[in-house]
Amino acid sequence: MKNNITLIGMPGSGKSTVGVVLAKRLGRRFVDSDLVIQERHGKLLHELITEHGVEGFWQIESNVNASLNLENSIIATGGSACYEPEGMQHLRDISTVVYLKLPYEEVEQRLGDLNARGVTLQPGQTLRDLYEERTPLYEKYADLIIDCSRKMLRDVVAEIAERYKKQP
Ligand SMILES: Nc1ncnc2c1ncn2[C@@H]1O[C@H](COP(=O)(O)OP(=O)(O)OP(=O)(O)O)[C@@H](O)[C@H]1O
Ligand SMILES: O=C(O)C1=C[C@@H](O)[C@@H](O)[C@H](O)C1
Ligand SMILES: [Mg+2]
Repeated sequence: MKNNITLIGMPGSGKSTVGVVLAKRLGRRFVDSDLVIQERHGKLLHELITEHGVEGFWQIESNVNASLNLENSIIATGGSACYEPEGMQHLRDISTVVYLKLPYEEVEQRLGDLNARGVTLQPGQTLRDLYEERTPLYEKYADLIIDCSRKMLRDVVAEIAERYKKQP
């Protein structure tokens, strides 16, 4: 079994919130690739998106994900990681990839201002469009899919830990 776990899913699905609690529970290190991007570039995510554009940001994100050299870690990715095959392939090589699946209505409820949050929307694209575009990508890359709908944080963490251990 690979000794890292990578969390993927929509913004607001809980990758960062769940990831840190999961890391504590399993005695692992917690790494948030959004924070690694910010540290490496010395800028905030929304500044990088403004400066490089949406696709330029995805490339930056891919480079960071492809460079992660980790053991015994829980990795929370950014919501747009699914667009970058190179970064995703590396994450699949080094970790079990877990998709935190949440219905559209719950994603919408959890997110506030999309621009302030730095969601990489293309011009004219709605959150619903984004959800529909990304869902098949998250499913394609996932080793495990966790239905997070209406579940408490601790129940999501427990389910990931249990299903991770049961893998062949
Ligand atoms: N059951 C739950 N599990 C996880 N998060 C929850 C839950 N209920 C509400 N939340 C809230 O949903 C939000 C999840 O945000 P979080 O930043 O963890 O998402 P993310 O997947 O890391 O997003 P991003 O892709 O933008 O980094 C938080 O505000 C958290 O408090
Ligand atoms: O869903 C997205 O498009 C993003 C989510 C964040 O985690 C960041 O990775 C970035 O702001 C883009
Ligand atoms: Mg996050």
